[in-house]
This record gives sequence, structure tokens and C-alpha cells, in this order.
Amino acid sequence: MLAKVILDFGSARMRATTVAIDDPGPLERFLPESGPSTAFIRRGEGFVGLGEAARFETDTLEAADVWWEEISQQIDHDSEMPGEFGVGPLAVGLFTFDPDRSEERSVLTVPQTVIGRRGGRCWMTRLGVSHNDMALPPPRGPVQAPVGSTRIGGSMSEDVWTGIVGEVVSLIRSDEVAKVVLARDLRVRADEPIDLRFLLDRLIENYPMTWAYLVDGMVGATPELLLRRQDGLVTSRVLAGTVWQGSEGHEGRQLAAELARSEKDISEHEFAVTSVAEALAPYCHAMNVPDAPSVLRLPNVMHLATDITGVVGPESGALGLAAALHPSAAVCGTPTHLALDIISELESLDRGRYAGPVGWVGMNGDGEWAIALRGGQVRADSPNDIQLFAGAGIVADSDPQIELAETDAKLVPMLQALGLG
Ligand SMILES: C=C(O[C@@H]1C=C(C(=O)O)C=C[C@H]1O)C(=O)O
Repeated sequence: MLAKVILDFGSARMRATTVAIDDPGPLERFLPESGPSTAFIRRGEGFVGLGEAARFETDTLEAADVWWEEISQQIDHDSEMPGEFGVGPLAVGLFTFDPDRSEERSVLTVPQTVIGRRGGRCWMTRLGVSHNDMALPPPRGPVQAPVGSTRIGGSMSEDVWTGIVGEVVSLIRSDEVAKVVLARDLRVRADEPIDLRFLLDRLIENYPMTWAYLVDGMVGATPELLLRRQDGLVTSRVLAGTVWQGSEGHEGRQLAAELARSEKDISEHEFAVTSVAEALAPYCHAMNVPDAPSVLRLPNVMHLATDITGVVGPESGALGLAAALHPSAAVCGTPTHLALDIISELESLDRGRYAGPVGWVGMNGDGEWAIALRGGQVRADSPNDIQLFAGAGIVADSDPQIELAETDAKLVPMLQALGLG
């Protein structure tokens, strides 16, 4: 485990200053060309984080929770917007799907500057040792579209992947396990380093109803919220069960109606809802789980969706709750440990941070953690390459070719952004 406090605070306490600012326009326009930066944006709201005051590389959400608790106790915060959700110093994180079986590290980073918008109100927070300079940073220069993007295949061929799906269907039919989410990857290589800000812009433009994220070389736009904790209320948007234009040759409303009636998708969805509801229950004084899912329509796919809500005490912070909920059956399977073992034995893929929690936590434990789906990872040592990931929930009625097509539909947002859609 590696904890880095980048600013030298010595024995001094950290000083954070938050000021209300005039609307600065699209937040992503403040992301600099180089240096650490983060973003978490949905429908124009959320934040960008610039620079890094402290960084913690870890394996677990629990360790990150303890670290942030200690760091946040060292911060004195002067705020023009006290008590407002998401406003103030925060830690932004990206966690591996399975720390026991990944070469990648999880990371929690504390930006030096945060520029945010919520409910139409905008602010800037700066973290430093003495008086903070509160001048807004200059907006960025032009971003660079990917040059010469080419698909260079994934860790497994499509035939190998559908073969694995077939094996998992057999395990499910022989009652060894109920549901397993299997993923595949696709590498894209460009002729020049990939400008993640360009990809983020395209995702924000094309998929405004998703949470667009940028943390530590990973960029994506996910529709799935593991949890939001706001003033003692916790909300989780569970997705599982998917259709896409072309899957049955039908369009729009008809497709949505078919999804809402599909027994295969409803059972796949129920596993995911049950896993989140059961994991959340011990932390909640009261909980609401809707009886039937709704349909969430995105430009590339539609999902069955259930919003679970609950009331938690002050002792349950967003990171601790994320630790309890991850990995849900939306991205792992049922029962969890059996599904995890099957994924690690059969999937032949290091998921890295794909399908892990991505989000932020504030000083009072409020926060939002999404699931890092529909994204790709660029590594510092190969800036021209991006690894994209997509998965699908496998149940007894799954057809390997249809599951493959589902993963293709889920890769569309990133391929489009890379100029390959
Ligand atoms: C695994 C992914 O998506 C998850 C799996 C879904 C499904 O199997 O229907 C739907 C939404 C997500 O919970 C992915 O996007 O890679």
C-alpha cells in the first residue's frame, strides 16, 4: 500500500477554501492537457478535479475509507456554501473489480482544485497550506481527436469468449451457480497518444444521462450507480437485463415492452436487485425496493432498472457502503463468491478497474459511487493504446451469440468516441 501526500503540509493542517462562482460553462473545459485530473459529470452537474494534493494507492475500499477519514480530519474548511451536497474537499477514487486477481492498483486521489456544479449552483474549492489563491484556472486549449484508431483485438477471440459463455451456461443448468457476468476486452491503438478529454467530451455529448468519469487513465460513461449517499439517504440504481436496437429487429417502444416482459431478463435483473438489497439491508433503518423494474433507455441499449433507497446512520459513509455493495450481481453474479471464482478461472481477462467502483466521497461521508462500465483504460507506459471492456449477465437461458452481440452494443459509446463507431 502506498500513501502519498503530495503537498508538503509539514505539521501544518491543510486549509480548504470554497467559494461560490458564476457559472463557468462546461466543467470538462477546465481539464488540463497534462498532470493529474479527474471528472465525474452527469447532465452538466458534478465536478472536475485538477492537480493532486494527496494520493493513496491501495487494494481495498476499506483501507481507502480509513485513509480518507484520517486525511479529512486534518483539513480546515472555509466555505461559502456550507452543508451543500458534494461541495468542498473530496477524494476521487477508482477501484479494481477484484483486488486478489488484478495487476492494477486501486487509487484514491484528493484534487488540489475542484470546480463543480449542482442544482445550477457552481463553486470552486482549493486545498493548500495557507491562503488559497481563488482565481479560476484558465479554460483548456483545443483537444485532440484520436489519430488513426485501429482495433487490435482482445485477450480472447470472439469464438473463445462464446465458448466460455457456453461452459458457464452448462454450469448454471447443472445448478452449480445461478448467474455469472462474463466480460471481454478490445484493444484499440492510435498513431498518437490518446487525449482522454476528447473521449470524455464525446461521451458527455452523446450519453448525457450517464455518469461520465475520468480517473487515473480510465474514461467512460456508466449508467449504473452503485450508491449515492446524501444526508442519510442512500440510493442505488441497479441495472441488469439488456436489449439493443437490432437485437430483435424492432425499434424503440416495442423493444422496451419486450424487455419489460422478458422472463430471462427479469430473472437476470432480480439477482442483481436481491444482491444490492441484501448487502444494503444491514446498514439501513428503512428501505424501499420497488416490486418491478422500469426500463432505462440509452442511445445504444436499454436496461431493466430498479432504484433502491434506504435510510442510513452517520456511521455509514459512502466508501464503506460501496465496500458492502461491491461486487453486485449486476457485474459479478450469484452467489457472489462462486461467481467470482468462475470469473477468475474461466474469463481469461484481468478486469483491472473495469466493473469496479468509481466516484467520490466528501468530508462528511456523503458521496456517489458508480460502477466503472462502458469505459476504457489508457496506461502511462502505452499512451497510444486503450483497452475497452464490456460484459453481459449469463443465466440459464443465455445464448452465447446473443450475449456476444450484447457486449458489442455496450462497446459502442467508446468505439464511437474513438471514431470507430
Ligand atoms: C457488465 C456490463 O453491464 C452490466 C450488465 C448488464 C446486463 O447483463 O444486462 C446490464 C447493465 C450492467 O449492470 C457492462 O456494461 O460491461
